Amino acid sequence: MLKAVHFGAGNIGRGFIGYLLSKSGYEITFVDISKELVESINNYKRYNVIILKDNVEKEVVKNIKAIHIDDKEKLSKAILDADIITTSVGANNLKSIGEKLINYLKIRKANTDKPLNIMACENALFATNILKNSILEKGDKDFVDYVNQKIGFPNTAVDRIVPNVEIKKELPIDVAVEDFYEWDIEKKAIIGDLNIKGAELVDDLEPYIERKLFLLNGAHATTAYLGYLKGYKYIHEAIEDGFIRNIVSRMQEEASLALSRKHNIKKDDLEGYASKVIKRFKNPYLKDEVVRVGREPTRKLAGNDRLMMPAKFCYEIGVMPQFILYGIAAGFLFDYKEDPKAYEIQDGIKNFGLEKTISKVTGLEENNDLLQEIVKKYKELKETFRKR
Ligand SMILES: NC(=O)C1=CN([C@@H]2O[C@H](COP(=O)(O)OP(=O)(O)OC[C@H]3O[C@@H](n4cnc5c(N)ncnc54)[C@H](O)[C@@H]3O)[C@@H](O)[C@H]2O)C=CC1
Ligand SMILES: O=P(O)(O)OC[C@H]1O[C@](O)(CO)[C@@H](O)[C@@H]1O
Repeated sequence: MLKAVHFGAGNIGRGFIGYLLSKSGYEITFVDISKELVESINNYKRYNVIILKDNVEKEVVKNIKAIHIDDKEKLSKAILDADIITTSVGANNLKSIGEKLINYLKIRKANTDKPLNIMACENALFATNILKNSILEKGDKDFVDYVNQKIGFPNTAVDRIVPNVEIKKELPIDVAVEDFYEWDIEKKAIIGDLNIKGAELVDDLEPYIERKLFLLNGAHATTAYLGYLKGYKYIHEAIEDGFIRNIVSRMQEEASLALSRKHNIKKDDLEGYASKVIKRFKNPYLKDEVVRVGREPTRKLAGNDRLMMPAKFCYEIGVMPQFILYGIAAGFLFDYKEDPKAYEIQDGIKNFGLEKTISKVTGLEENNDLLQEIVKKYKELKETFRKR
């Protein structure tokens, strides 16, 4: 049986990566920092994936176990035996995972020359490269040669909405997901075969990952930030609001223009993709909270992420991306107190001023046209919706 080690047994780890690997015949060992989650997985040895739609479906994921990240002995054995290693721990945690992997890969080097593929399944551009670089950074020449020859590092784009919806569950580790999924994997970087049924191997990942990050995640963040501002709890409610819906659709049009110019993708294809995304946001069964989708705004509003990247591409081709900038401006008004990164932004605005904070988070110079436009829109949104 093929063996997978997956770091991060959370929503997407169980609801998508574990789900598809299990369907492809893999035995999965989850690795997590949560002792409770690890105990639960080892206790039940299976979980249900509940597919949220009109006629709810349930699929069982079996042949699973879990290891705590600090259990060196078990982790070493699991990594020695693995055919594939995947992660969904949050892009900010990849560097530390990479550093941890070094010693385990050295043990593997000494014991087997079986090929291995390692893939980071996070919402970030070329996340696997981050992981790969943190593994290679501290290695000597011998280790670097081994990694380059025996380990594949395909980048990926993973798309399935796995919310924190509260539904009736048979097991506490059951996970609820939308019906749709797409997993695009960089073909040229694979060593040997991946054997993942349902994943798509693509020659050039960049158009896929940018399409997903801008048209889905960017639109999602825009819906979340404007939804929060207007007092909605869920994404499916916010997207039905005419004002929000208009901004989201038009930001998708702006991002599509940039994508079609950059990658030569047909406008019709992008329009089809964008409208399917809106339909997915409308799924009332997901009960996806705006505060989950908007989480960690410092990451989402950064220069290399879902909103700033398409905004900069538009600007470079001579288009002022008015609607993408509304989403970004709304992000700076996201003052959800339970999100430390939202708090960090609000604290920055209070202590250093709006311009300086936008500049710090987005990487734009204070006199940049885009930054000035974000400031205008921030004030306009604040004046309109924070008067109450
Ligand atoms: N939920 C979703 O629909 C999707 C999420 N993603 C991406 O997947 C990643 C995870 O997201 P979710 O599953 O929603 O979050 P989550 O919070 O449900 O799961 C993350 C899991 O990783 C574990 N973790 C954190 N740091 C770790 C470490 N250093 N070592 C081992 N385990 C660690 C946490 O304990 C948790 O169980 C993020 O990068 C997200 O952007 C991508 C596509 C869809
Ligand atoms: O997982 P992140 O990057 O915090 O952002 C939430 C986003 O990820 C997803 O959970 C899945 O792509 C989307 O629902 C949402 O756009």
